[in-house]
Amino acid sequence: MNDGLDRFRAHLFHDEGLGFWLDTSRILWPEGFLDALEPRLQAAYEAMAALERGAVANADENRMVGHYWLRAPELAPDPAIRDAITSTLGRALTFVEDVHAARIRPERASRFRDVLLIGIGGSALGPQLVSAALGSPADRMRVWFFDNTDPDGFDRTLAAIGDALPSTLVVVISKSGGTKETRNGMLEAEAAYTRLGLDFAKHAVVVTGEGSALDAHAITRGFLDRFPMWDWVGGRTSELSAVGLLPAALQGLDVEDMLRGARVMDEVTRSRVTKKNPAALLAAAWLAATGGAGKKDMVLLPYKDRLELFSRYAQQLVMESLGKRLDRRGREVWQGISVYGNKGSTDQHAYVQQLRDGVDNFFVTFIEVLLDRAPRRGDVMVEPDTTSGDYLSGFLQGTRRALDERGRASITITLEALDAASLGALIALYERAVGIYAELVDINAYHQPGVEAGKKAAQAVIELEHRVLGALRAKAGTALSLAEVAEAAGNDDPETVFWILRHLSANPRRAVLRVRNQGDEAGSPLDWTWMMARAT
Ligand SMILES: O=P(O)(O)OC[C@H]1O[C@H](O)[C@H](O)[C@@H](O)[C@@H]1O
Repeated sequence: MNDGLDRFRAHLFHDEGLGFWLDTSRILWPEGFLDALEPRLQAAYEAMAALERGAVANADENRMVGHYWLRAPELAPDPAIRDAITSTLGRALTFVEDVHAARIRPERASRFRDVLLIGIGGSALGPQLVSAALGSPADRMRVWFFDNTDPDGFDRTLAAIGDALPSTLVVVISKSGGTKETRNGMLEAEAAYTRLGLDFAKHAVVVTGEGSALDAHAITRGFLDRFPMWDWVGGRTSELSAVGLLPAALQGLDVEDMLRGARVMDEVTRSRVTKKNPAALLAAAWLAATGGAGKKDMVLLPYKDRLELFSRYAQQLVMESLGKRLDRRGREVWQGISVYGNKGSTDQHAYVQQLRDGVDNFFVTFIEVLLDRAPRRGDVMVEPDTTSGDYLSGFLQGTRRALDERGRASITITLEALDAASLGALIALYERAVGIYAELVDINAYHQPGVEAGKKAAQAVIELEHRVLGALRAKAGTALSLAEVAEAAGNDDPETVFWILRHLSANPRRAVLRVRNQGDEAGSPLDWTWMMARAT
């Protein structure tokens, strides 16, 4: 008898068709945990089935949750939705064929060769993951991203695109069509085309909610095309809608295979037999590891460079879905699981020291890909009979063992190979695991009420900045104290006025100067005076 092997056997899930393995043997399952959880899991399966039948699973926003229909349109509850899914996919693929065949062409170049995707959050993270995970130098098009409102970031990406801008197709993605970072990215991109004397609209398409501000803009300006986002697909689960499929297909990736992989994973994870359902096993493992109350962080460690962005992708999926103040009964629960990680073995040389020796506030998810590299002639031997891939696998196993010796929990996901289908399956697995976990802890995984506060406060800062600029302009050439600026701006929040002035004065364009009075060196920056040198 080998206890370790029995434990491994008992907790090893394998699906031949998917080329997928899940090992939860290194979760420290409390005695009888899964049996005790079974009734709650059965309730979760029923809730997931109801959600897939079209129940309003996102009650706060009165919305259905339909990302599973994207890869199985026949399951959608009404024919209009079914048609919307299939016709949008068909239209997107035809658009891509036309771009690749240069039937849709830029204004001045012979064909589109590059793609600039502008989006943020769920409108960028999935496309970024897929692009990095599946891309190669042989791709049909190169893909670039604007995923922020950082001016230097815009400049850096535009500089990298360089002379290729006239042959670059811009894909602006925003479900709401009102996200400022994305709007700013679009306007910055437009300015770059205008500087070259090009008509931006002839180089741009949008993926957005029908009737959104972005949609209206695309219509008025005559963009090349528009693809819809629907209110029943959440941003963080939109990778298999036009949001992810359009850029992936433009890049030349096999989107049909990605959909197929997700579809098969969905079929497997619909099982109501817990030990045959890897999404349920994953959710249950998270529950056992975190106490169902976010007590431990999820450290994602794919031993594969191509999956380096998986942790960023899963970070939004898990934390925006599970990080909730209230449960569905309105009780204050402060739920969530923190997610971080990059890739192994790289991270072994960064923070694994703490994972083994330091504070025990995490569980690791190793992600392994069995096929080391695309088959090629001859493999480099780094030592007799040893490849780099043997080392990568050895390091994963070594770290898993070293953590286990210290009683530190881990899960291991193993993919036979990394390709469009297995990536689609991995995305589908995490989508459903998050859904099941949310059922187990009774929260709404599909809204994000917490992100609004920061956006509103930011808007208030921009409005105050306009008043600050007005006050400085009215007294151009005169040095004003912080209190004087704040008063003239009609604001009783001098701290925010200080932040605004400090930022304005660091950027020469508005000619706002910091004036340090003589003898002030030792004083506080809050005693500086401020002046607009000339009215700008
Ligand atoms: O696609 P968009 O509407 O532009 O939204 C982009 C992102 O912004 C928001 O802040 C949400 O919290 C995310 O869930 C969303 O993915």
